[in-house]
This record gives sequence, structure tokens and C-alpha cells, in this order.
Amino acid sequence: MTSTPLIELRSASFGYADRKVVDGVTLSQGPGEVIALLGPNGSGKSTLVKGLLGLSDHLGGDVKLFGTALAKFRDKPRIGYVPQRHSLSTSVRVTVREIVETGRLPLRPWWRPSGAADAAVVDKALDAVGLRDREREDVAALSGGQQRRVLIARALAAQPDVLVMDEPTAGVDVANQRILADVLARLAERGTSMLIVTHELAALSDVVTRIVCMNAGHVDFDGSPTAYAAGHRRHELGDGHHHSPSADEREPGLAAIVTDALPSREVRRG
Ligand SMILES: Nc1ncnc2c1ncn2[C@@H]1O[C@H](COP(=O)(O)OP(=O)(O)OP(=O)(O)O)[C@@H](O)[C@H]1O
Repeated sequence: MTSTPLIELRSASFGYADRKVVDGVTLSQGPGEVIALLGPNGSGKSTLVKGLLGLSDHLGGDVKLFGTALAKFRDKPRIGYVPQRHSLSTSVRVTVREIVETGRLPLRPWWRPSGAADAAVVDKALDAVGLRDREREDVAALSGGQQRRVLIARALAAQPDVLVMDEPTAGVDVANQRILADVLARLAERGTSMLIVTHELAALSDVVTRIVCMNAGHVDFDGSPTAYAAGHRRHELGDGHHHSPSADEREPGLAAIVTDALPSREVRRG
């Protein structure tokens, strides 16, 4: 692929103050890729994605966003971020649509009111997450899973080139996980690039094109879902290798293979 990577890390380190949490990570995401970022609790997944947003400290190595060095990158709306464990305020009354409209704010000067073009983009974002019919409702009246969809719509309203989501399905019941997974699948079909931190790969197995697995601040697997599943199969058979990035062949029934092969530590928290 000759196009510029959306995200490019070379021996990158991120952390807080001078403590490196993520160390020596090399990773590149191309247009259209949907990457699941897996790993045990505390392995540095959130710290890595926060680093891309300037929310954790860049402590070494090269980081480029859309070909521009992180320190010089100013085009923040190109990265749509759905943070972890967000909750929408219940103390201030605000509608679903109003929340999604805030996604447009970074794209226009503060003095310019929103126009028809903004409204059209907001409509599209609400459609994408299946909440157009709830747009006038108070967000506080929505379930946790629906609120995640509101926040995904807010991120989409900025028309980002890549959507970075930190555990979009965590704490959401199975039925709502499926709805969220369908939302992400529709976005993937339209070519939306995504980097998704998750412990619930099974729910997203139809969407994901690549798996990156972190352990103790390092990447210990980067490859196709098929290769990831094969690595686990071999591990279960006792060859001592947990992951294998070597095999890259496509197989039928991938979703089932990935689901079956998942170790419990990746699918369940704590
Ligand atoms: N704001 C912060 N300040 C200082 N240390 C932090 C901060 N946020 C996270 N850490 C530390 O960084 C390490 C990695 O945390 P991080 O949240 O990146 O892991 P994670 O892989 O996303 O975990 P989880 O799956 O539990 O969300 C942990 O030791 C954590 O205590």
C-alpha cells in the first residue's frame, strides 16, 4: 500500500510524567483497517491510544499521524475518540442530538452558528448509530449501550479519518453489544478505519481485520485474526508459543475460529 499510514509508531513510548507504560511499540495503521487492540488489564492499551490524542505523555520514539509528527499535529478532528468508561451527565438536561452536535464544534470558528451542512452531518451520524428516532430524548433516559452509541455518533460528527474507541462494548449487556457490533460493522463496510481497544473480541470478530496484542507495555502479536487464532490453537496444543504472527492465510468461518480460540483472559475482565 502506497498511501500514507493514518497512524505510525516507531519504537514509540508513552506514559505519565517520566514513567514509561508503553515502551518500544512499532505499529502502522493503513486506511480501511479495523484493528482490535487486545491485552490484559494494565498492559498499556489505553495509554497507547491516549498518547495519540495527547492525553498521555509521548516519552520516546517516532509517532506520526497522517504523516505529521505528533508534536506538530494540529488536525485533531481527524481522529474521532470515544473514551473509556465515559458517562453522560444526568445533572444537566441535554438531548441526544445536542450531544452529537457538539462533535461539530471543533470544525468551525466559535462565532459561526451551525448551518444546514452541519445538520446534515449530524443526521448522518445519528443514522449510522441507529438513534435518529431518539434524537429529541434526554440522554439520561438512555441505557449505557445507547449512550455509547451517542458518543460514537458525536465522534462521527467530526467526520474523522480514523475512529479510536476505548472499550466501546465494556459493561454493555450481550444484546446491546450485538447492536454496537452491528453499528461498527456498518461503519467498517463503508471503509471507516478503526482502532478499537477491547476485551471482547468475540463481539467484534466480524468487524476486525487485524489484531494487535499488548503485554506489559509491548506489542507481542500483530497479525490477522486467523494467525491470532492459530497461535492460540498451537498454544493450547502445548508448543509453548502463545501467539504466532507467521500464518496469514484466510480461512472460512473466521468469526467462529476467533471466537473459539479466545483465551478467557481476553474476553473477560479481571
Ligand atoms: N493517568 C494516569 N496516571 C498515571 N498512571 C496511569 C494513568 N492511567 C493509567 N496509568 C497506569 O498505566 C498502566 C497501564 O494502564 P492502561 O489504562 O493503559 O492499561 P490498559 O491495558 O488500558 O488496562 P485496562 O484493560 O484495565 O483498561 C497502569 O499501571 C496504570 O496504573
